[in-house]
Amino acid sequence: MADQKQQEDINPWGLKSWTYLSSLRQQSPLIQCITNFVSMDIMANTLLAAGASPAMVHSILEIPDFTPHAKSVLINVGTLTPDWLPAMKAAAGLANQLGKPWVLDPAAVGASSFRLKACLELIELKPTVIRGNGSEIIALSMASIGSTKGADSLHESSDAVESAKSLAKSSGSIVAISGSVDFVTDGERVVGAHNGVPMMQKITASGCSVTALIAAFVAIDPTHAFEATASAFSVFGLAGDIGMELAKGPASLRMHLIDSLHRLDQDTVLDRVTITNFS
Ligand SMILES: Nc1ncnc2c1ncn2[C@@H]1O[C@H](COP(=O)(O)OP(=O)(O)O)[C@@H](O)[C@H]1O
Ligand SMILES: Cc1ncsc1CCOP(=O)(O)O
Ligand SMILES: [Mg+2]
Repeated sequence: MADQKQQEDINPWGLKSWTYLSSLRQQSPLIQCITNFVSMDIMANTLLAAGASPAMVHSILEIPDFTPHAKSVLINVGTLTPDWLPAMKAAAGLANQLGKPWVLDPAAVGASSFRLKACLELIELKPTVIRGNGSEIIALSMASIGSTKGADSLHESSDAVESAKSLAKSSGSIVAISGSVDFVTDGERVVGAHNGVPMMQKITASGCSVTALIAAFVAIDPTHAFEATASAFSVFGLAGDIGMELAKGPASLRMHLIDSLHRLDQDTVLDRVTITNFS
């Protein structure tokens, strides 16, 4: 009877999130990151703290040798220039060909037609997951620029849920929106991950970093990208919740978030991960 009660009390998303995180620590998959200059340091440190093995390898000359060894690929257009785009397309195309998951972060996609066109072309290469803030997901879904401040969002994540569902349906990708609630959809199902603190917006490239963590979780189980994405959001948000208990501002939150990610244990994840259904 006590056992049955204990089983009923288990938080299923907490259990899933812990399974992904503990597998990540055991397997330490290689994650190839083609990302913006702002994010490289915090992204690599986030992946290491979570248990993955990051490599910022972006030359087109290295992709044929390197991408086959990666367990997943992360592509982020935050500081895109024309010379980087062919490497992004080559890595995404090769990942597809090899049946490996790849994840797109359309950072500041609404800032210019060059960036929007690049992201739409990358989406043709079938990302497993697309993760953006509310403004980025709305811009992508409408294929239009302008409604943006740059890398930061002008919208609440909840404003972008219908856009995300439509983008998921048209692209075949899982679509993930970060914000006060982090939403994940496959076009039909929608869940919201509630962990995280507002101060995380004041750490540059925190969004880029959670997208990289999604790439790492998806590498563990490419056939369940929806579950992996929601779990990655929760684990990153929970590290922010715990980090905030010690932080004095954005700089110390950055440090404590990474430390908390490294130290997260099973009881804390089972107890504090909060994901709810929205569909
Ligand atoms: N108001 C908020 N409350 C709690 N967590 C937030 C809030 N805004 C953003 N976050 C968290 O901060 C991280 C970065 O998200 P966001 O700022 O939306 O991305 P981006 O940096 O791409 O704009 C995510 O983990 C997200 O959950
Ligand atoms: C500030 C900035 N400018 C171009 S990319 C970048 C980093 C954006 O990172 P994030 O979207 O995770 O805040
Ligand atoms: Mg971003």
